[in-house]
Amino acid sequence: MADEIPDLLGASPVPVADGATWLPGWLAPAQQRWLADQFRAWAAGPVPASSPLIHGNRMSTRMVCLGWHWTATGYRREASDVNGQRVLAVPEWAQRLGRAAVAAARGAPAPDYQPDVILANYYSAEARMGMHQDKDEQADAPVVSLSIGDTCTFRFGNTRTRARPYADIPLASGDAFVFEGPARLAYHGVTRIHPGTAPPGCGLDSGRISMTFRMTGLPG
Ligand SMILES: O=C(O)CCC(=O)C(=O)O
Ligand SMILES: [Fe+2]
Repeated sequence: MADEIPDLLGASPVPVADGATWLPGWLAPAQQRWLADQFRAWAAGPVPASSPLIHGNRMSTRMVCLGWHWTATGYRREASDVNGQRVLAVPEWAQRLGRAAVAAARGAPAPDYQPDVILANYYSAEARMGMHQDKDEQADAPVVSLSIGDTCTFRFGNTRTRARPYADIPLASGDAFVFEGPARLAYHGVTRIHPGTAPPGCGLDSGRISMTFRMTGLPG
């Protein structure tokens, strides 16, 4: 009987490219609220959320990092560009959550996926993230992204250029997106936030939180 029970929580996985999978509605509202609360707790410190500098420009999101602190010049344990404090560890529940997202995308367990960094970003209505590759990691393990709050337009492209071909995906509160393998180094970005689209009860009244889980491949 068990295999006849429909998945009431989310729609089916949507393949976006070879190695890239969109999981609409993967997180239940209570999970979204809880994650939004976690984000607020992380953003309070020891390293507060801040807007990193890239090539002299401030990013428009506010970022908080767990496990390793990301800067445009690499990962480090201490947030030397913020207050010099060591970042929080990636909690065990978050590792399990990341693993569950990879398993859902693959339709198979992912026991080897042990994310050691989470980059969480808050986007106000005006915030964006330009097209980029996630290439500061030395492991080719999947990237998992979770969305809470307002829907965004997430542009997921190809591995060669920032330009077309790309797909514009409306990532909504509760969606997960996993990219790995041939899609791991695809250019991607957030072209806009859609104000007023956060569903009631998601834990965020306005703006968008994304959490990306990764394996850095860095020692210890
Ligand atoms: O906000 C998102 O969904 C994407 C974030 C992202 O690309 C990143 O943190 O590298
Ligand atoms: Fe990224």
